[in-house]
Amino acid sequence: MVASSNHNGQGRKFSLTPEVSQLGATSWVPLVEDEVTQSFAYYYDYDSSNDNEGKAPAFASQADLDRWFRELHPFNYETNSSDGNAKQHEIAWTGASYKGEVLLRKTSWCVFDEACKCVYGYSDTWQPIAQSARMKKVIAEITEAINCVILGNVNGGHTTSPAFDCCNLNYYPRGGGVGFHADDEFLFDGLRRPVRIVSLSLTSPPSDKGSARKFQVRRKREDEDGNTAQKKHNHDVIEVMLKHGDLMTMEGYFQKHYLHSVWPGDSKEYMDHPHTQGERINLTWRTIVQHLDGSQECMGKICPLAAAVK
Ligand SMILES: O=C(O)CCC(=O)C(=O)O
Ligand SMILES: [Fe+2]
Repeated sequence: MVASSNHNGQGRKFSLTPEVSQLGATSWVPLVEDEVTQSFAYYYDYDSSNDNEGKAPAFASQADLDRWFRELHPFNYETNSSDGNAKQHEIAWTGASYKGEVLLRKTSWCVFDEACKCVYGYSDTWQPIAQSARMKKVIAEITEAINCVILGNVNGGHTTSPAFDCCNLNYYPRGGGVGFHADDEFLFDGLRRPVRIVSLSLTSPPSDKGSARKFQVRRKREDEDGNTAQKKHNHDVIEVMLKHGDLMTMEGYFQKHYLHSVWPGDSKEYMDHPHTQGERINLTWRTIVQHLDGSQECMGKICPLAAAVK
């Protein structure tokens, strides 16, 4: 089921859409527009945005997308820090685990401020900061393209939202997904303030041969929501296929009230399913609003920028 509203989004408090409207009037599709909880998610279909003549070109050419996928692919970065032997300056992709079990997907965590030493921790994974100069160069190029469309107008326009200063990457091999979760970690403070997260999907060609992945969202249940959710609310899963070049946003209090996943989650049982045959790389840009401060919540980890609260 795809839930959307006819509401055109004007006047929403937390939204990228008006700011990127030069991408094409029909480009951003609402996935969640929940005014009650101020939770929003939008989807940008690269193919349909690119097809229409007369529209401004998308943020990247097909050739750029293909090259980014190739250049970010873990195949190029033999060293994996999860083996314990990675040289510090080579850290690129790292293994991810949940409850002690190694998952199919790999992750990479990139911060844009050299002075920031925040590692990214969730479930039982603490991701080190990517150090590979080659990888950081590709991410910087993609970030610039994204910033141009997302934040480019902002600086010349009205929005005072802080720029993205970090990027989390996931590599999904055949069979891989990520289970339902919220990006509600300390760094982003999304349980207490509005957060804006933007993601880009890159897939192995061709997109229709199982490399596109089904992105799913649903309301948190009462017990997952710190008791703020209504007793009777919709637990239906809302989903969209994310293909090569597609963008997603999660905005406002989305991380407080909703969960998201990439099917088939953390299960390893769908290796042969037609929807998981290809590979996908996803980049999500975020803003660190509080750096690791040595507290218990941060497992004692501390970043020199901890005092600099945005
Ligand atoms: O791969 C995706 O689309 C989602 C990734 C994600 O949820 C995350 O990086 O936290
Ligand atoms: Fe996430």
